[in-house]
Amino acid sequence: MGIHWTVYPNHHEASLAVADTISAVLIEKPACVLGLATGSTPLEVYAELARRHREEALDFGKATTVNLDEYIGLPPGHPQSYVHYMHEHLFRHINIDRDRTHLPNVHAADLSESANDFERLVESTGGVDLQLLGIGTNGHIGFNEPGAEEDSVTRVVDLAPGTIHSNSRFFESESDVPRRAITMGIATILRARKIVLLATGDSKAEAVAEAINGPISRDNPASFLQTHANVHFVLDSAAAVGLAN
Ligand SMILES: O=P(O)(O)OC[C@H]1O[C@](O)(CO)[C@@H](O)[C@@H]1O
Repeated sequence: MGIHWTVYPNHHEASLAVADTISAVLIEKPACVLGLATGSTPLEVYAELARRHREEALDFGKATTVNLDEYIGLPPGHPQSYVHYMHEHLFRHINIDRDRTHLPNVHAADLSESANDFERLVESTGGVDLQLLGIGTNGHIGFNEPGAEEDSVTRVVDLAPGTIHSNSRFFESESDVPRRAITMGIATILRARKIVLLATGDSKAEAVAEAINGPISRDNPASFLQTHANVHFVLDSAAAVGLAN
């Protein structure tokens, strides 16, 4: 199997390539299920999808979305919550039915039960047609930090110290960054029919090279993607420096 990858000159070109892939799925299967990611990496992808909706009538009217993860502990409506992020950067700009946009519910009394519910919900959609991923500098996908098991499903997890530090750029101080999240598991992600991982910038180069060429290991959760038959890494030249030409 192995991971297929393409290098683009910069973040912009890489983002357009991912928007092309998502658009193609939507056009071929309007009632598709899209698995979505947050973080800084996909922002330009979402901006481009919004533009295509506005200017080229790209239609999300029958699509369903499921998101990878959500922080635990932020009050509802917090600007750094992923539900807010998705609304702000994508959903409010497109014609998606909000009842068909799903993120883990982190405000339930029983968070483990809520995680199980989300796993069942992802199943009940009929399966994710295209899962978009970013990657952490430690190889995390979703919030599956190093140590995550290949058969893990949606669950409550602790964030790695490095992730808390790296995501502190979105908060006033590091102490404001949530310590826990609900995330789809590795097995949940691997059930998607097709997976596209977007990684740009030199801070991702080591994690990308290990994910593609390293051993399949819990030390780099993205390396589990090597076991999937249809994975494409979309990279800029900085994120690809650790790969042989
Ligand atoms: O895109 P960033 O901000 O570098 O974050 C990397 C990854 O870490 C996360 O923030 C954690 O899930 C993802 O949303 C993202 O893909």
